[in-house]
Amino acid sequence: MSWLDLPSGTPFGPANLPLGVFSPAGDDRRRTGVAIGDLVLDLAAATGDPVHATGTLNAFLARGPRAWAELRAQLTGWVTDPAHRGAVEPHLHPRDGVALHLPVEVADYVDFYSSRHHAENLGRILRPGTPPLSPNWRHLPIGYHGRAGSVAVSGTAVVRPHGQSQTRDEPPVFGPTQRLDLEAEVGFVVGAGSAPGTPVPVSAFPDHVFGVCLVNDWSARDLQAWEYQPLGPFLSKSFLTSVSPWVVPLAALAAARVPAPERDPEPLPYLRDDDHPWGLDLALEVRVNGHLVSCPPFGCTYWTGAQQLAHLTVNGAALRTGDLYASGTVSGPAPDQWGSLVELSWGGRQPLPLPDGTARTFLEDGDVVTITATAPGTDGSRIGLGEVTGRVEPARC
Ligand SMILES: O=C(O)/C=C/C(=O)CC(=O)CC(=O)O
Ligand SMILES: [Ca+2]
Ligand SMILES: [Mg+2]
Repeated sequence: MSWLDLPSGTPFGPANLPLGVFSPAGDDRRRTGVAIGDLVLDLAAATGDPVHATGTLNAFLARGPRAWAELRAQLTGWVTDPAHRGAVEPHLHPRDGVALHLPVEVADYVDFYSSRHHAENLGRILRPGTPPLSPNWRHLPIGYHGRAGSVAVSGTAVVRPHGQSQTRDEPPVFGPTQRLDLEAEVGFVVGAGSAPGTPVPVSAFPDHVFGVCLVNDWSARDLQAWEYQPLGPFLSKSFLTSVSPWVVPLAALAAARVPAPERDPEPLPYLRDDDHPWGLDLALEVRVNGHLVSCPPFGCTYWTGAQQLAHLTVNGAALRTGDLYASGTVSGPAPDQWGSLVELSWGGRQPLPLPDGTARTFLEDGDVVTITATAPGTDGSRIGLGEVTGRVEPARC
């Protein structure tokens, strides 16, 4: 319950309280805000704490889990107890009037590959005649280090990238990608860093990860197919990675926790998570030009965010505030649960019909891709992760 006049069924009710960075209409100073209903509460003004006027969440997140919990308890009190109305109300802004910015200055960016259904689909599409999963897949969360500097906030234009591609033993050609794709993913935002040389165990996940966002890991499949062996994706994914502006705290997802699927074989000890199930029952939706094309269920992802973090640090690599790692494309078992067009069009061989009478293999200039997600909240409501959206613009140069 809240004294605020919240729209019924709002995904940003008092059980959510995601943090983001905004600037109010007519004022370009960035500050931390919390989304509540159709409003944003200015935390710099409401708390008087300069950490919320720094223009990114980093300095606040670096304070660690005790500070995160204290702020959350304070905010919960503010939005539920009418005694705080007079102090809080002057610092609320209509959400549709503010500009939303990249919430964190991204330190390092990692992309995992942890949906078994996605990995098997890609194996079948790209490597027919070989086993769909590589021999290491069920032993470790496969990933690669991506480009932190091209992570951008939702709404950033997706300029069709140029690059090399090659078909059927012909010499490679240079030009705009003909196979621009989306990848629906969940991102984990690291708040508290770790010491070099000290692996972070699965159990310490909530001590380091503040919360989650939505990620679209835009991918140029033709560039990728030519460049990816033997070192993995490079320019085919580094031109842009879009993230949603609101970071939903792990604390808001307590009711969404589910055990991950059965692992076979049992993982090595540092990846065991029996006592720390961090599967998350997030219901994703992917729209192209407003048409729902897929509903990927995050809960069936094979490796959890906690296992990904343990693997990412098991060699002693230190975490830094602002590190972002993405789950990998989220796909469920059914075709209407696949999180990329390369799957939905089965490698471009089966165009995906849209309700407007057109069909897609890959993205066309002008297409708008929007990924949203909801989850069960701790008060019985459904909470939202907001959206990550982007419009494809024609290639430049
Ligand atoms: O299997 C491949 O060759 C390629 C896989 C991907 O492109 C997926 C990727 O970026 C990781 C992921 O999002 O799951
Ligand atoms: Ca990806
Ligand atoms: Mg880097």
